[in-house]
Amino acid sequence: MYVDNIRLINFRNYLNLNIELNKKLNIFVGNNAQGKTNLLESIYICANGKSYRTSKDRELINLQKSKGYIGLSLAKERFSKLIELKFERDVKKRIKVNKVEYNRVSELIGILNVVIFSPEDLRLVKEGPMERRAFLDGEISQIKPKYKYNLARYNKILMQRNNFLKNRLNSNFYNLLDVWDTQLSQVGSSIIIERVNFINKLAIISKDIHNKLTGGIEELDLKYLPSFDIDKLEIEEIQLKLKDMLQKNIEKDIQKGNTEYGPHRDDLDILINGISARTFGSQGQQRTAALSLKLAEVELIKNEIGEYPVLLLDDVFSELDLNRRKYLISTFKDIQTIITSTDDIDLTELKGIDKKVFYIRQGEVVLQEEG
Ligand SMILES: Nc1ncnc2c1ncn2[C@@H]1O[C@H](COP(=O)(O)OP(=O)(O)OP(=O)(O)O)[C@@H](O)[C@H]1O
Repeated sequence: MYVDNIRLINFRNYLNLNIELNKKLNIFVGNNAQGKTNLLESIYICANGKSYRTSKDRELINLQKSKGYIGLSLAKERFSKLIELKFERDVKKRIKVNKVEYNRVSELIGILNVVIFSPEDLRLVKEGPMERRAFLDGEISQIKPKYKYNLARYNKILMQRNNFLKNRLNSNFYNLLDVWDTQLSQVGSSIIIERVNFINKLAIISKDIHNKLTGGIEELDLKYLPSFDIDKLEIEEIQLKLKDMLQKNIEKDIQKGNTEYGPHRDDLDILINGISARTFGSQGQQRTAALSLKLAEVELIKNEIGEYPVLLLDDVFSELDLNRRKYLISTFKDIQTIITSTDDIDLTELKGIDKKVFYIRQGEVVLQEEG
């Protein structure tokens, strides 16, 4: 799939933009604060219905205006789609696909697939488990919309259980808690299974990519770290075990007013040559590991849906050494890639690659080079 055209009206610092993208490589060069990330953000929003930078839609509307618009035409193997989002201050955003109104954001998921890699993705390796759970949840949801639904259900049940633990007002307390525990373990086990399957597939692909990115010097391994030991990978077994763990820990959970076991406490161990990248990895190693995971995600989406997603690289190209850049460049011939950079990228490295180079200045975009 590839993004054919983007139209932005009063979106962030773009008052009126209409650009045709190249099917393969697109490079946006500009100084700081000119609108490079805003442009990638608009594409991300068309894929996910919301931004990764803010949860407040009103921030997306140009500060001087009351309404904003994103229109993106997408070409897929068998059809094309026009995705449109309209934002208005204090009004729920409107989403249309091929002029048909969608009432829920979830209906949009899966039409346009994107993988974004930005300097903040270092956090995926560097920070705590929450970042990695967010990565797993975001990526699995793109491939399996049912997962997103289950996750929302799980979080709701978890919140209700925790409130129930804190209040303890009911005389039928333990019986009612048992109902929450049954529901939590049912939905929780399906989340665990999906995560295990996803990590297993991701581990194989990312190991291969990381090996190539580092010229065979580093070996990347991923290990799923659930909040309790899983012996068998049968959903029924996991469900029983989770319920058992919840019940064994009940007094502690009551004391703390929260739930100790379940997929909300999972983590993913990222190992380089057998040791934790989070604790021992250099900044460059952590960045490369995060990039390997993201590129593996690109392959995984291709395997699952049969088409490559669009790859968005925000200000990371110039941070990579020549070897890593060379590998990345080799992927551009198959995947539509949109790169932003503050420096002019050495175009001799990109010789023979179908591309467009644009310059951005204060929300104005000028095509500089094509071919
Ligand atoms: N709602 C908005 N209305 C108007 N301008 C906005 C809005 N939101 C952000 N901006 C402006 O957009 C600019 C930032 O754009 P963006 O984040 O895309 O920068 P960038 O080109 O990626 O820069 P850098 O290289 O520093 O990351 C800032 O000048 C900011 O004030």
